[in-house]
Amino acid sequence: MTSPLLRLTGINKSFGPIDVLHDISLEVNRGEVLCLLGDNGAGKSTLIKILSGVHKPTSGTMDMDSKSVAFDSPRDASDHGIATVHQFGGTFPLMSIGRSFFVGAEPTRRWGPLTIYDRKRANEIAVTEMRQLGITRIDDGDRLVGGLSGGERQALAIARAVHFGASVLILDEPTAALGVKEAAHVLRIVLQARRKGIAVIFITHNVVHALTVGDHFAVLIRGSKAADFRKGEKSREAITDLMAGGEQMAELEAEIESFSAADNGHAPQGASHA
Ligand SMILES: Nc1ncnc2c1ncn2[C@@H]1O[C@H](COP(=O)(O)OP(=O)(O)OP(=O)(O)O)[C@@H](O)[C@H]1O
Repeated sequence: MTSPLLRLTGINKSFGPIDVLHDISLEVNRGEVLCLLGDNGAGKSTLIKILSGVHKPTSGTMDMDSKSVAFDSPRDASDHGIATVHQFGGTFPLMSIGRSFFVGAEPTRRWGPLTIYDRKRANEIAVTEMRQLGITRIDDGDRLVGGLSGGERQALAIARAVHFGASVLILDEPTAALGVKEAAHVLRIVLQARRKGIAVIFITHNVVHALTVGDHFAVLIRGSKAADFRKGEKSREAITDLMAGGEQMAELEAEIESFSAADNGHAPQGASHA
């Protein structure tokens, strides 16, 4: 059995007196999607900030390919092949697709004595990489990122990470702001990244989206890992309950129903529903 690409062991994180993460151990494998689930405030963002070099853990270790790593900065994590894509793609609305794809690493060409940005090449590569992820509607790399749909922006950011050789792709709520069709498209792109052998860490509140693409699931509750299981080992209902912090969804639903019933009982007499 091959060793995991990324392994976290006993990660703790405190901000001054506030303990946010407690003893988190996780393994992330190549060509797999690990879904990181948890309610608001569970510690998901803190954990991905540790993985992406924004925060240092207070204690615990990380290794990649069985070699110990410690990231001093996001740049350092990125140099180790860890790419993070945020909810809105993290791209620049007023930049062209080609520019945004290469920002900081633009291809150049000679023009007389000068070295200038090679716009044509940047556009071609960006459009081709997006096409490889199934975005076929975009054929003009000069288009502004601001004119792309939410799903297309995610695709652009993921295509960029793939192009620059990410081995771990962290997607922070990539489908949260999208409609059903666009979310489906982004989920397909996640599966394509997985097929390329990339280890994907998919952060979401949406159990259906997680179950659609996940191979492996970890649930955080109040900073601790409450569950760690593989596809098929738990039902959707059990996962939803876990994500609600262990509270039974049925209990919550019953509470909401009785609240609505009480509310209806107070509806004004003779109110018309025409
Ligand atoms: N810099 C910080 N200083 C103090 N507390 C922090 C800091 N960053 C996060 N926290 C606390 O850590 C806890 C976990 O926050 P985090 O943002 O990681 O949760 P999350 O699971 O990503 O939530 P959400 O889904 O709402 O984004 C919260 O109680 C938050 O207030």
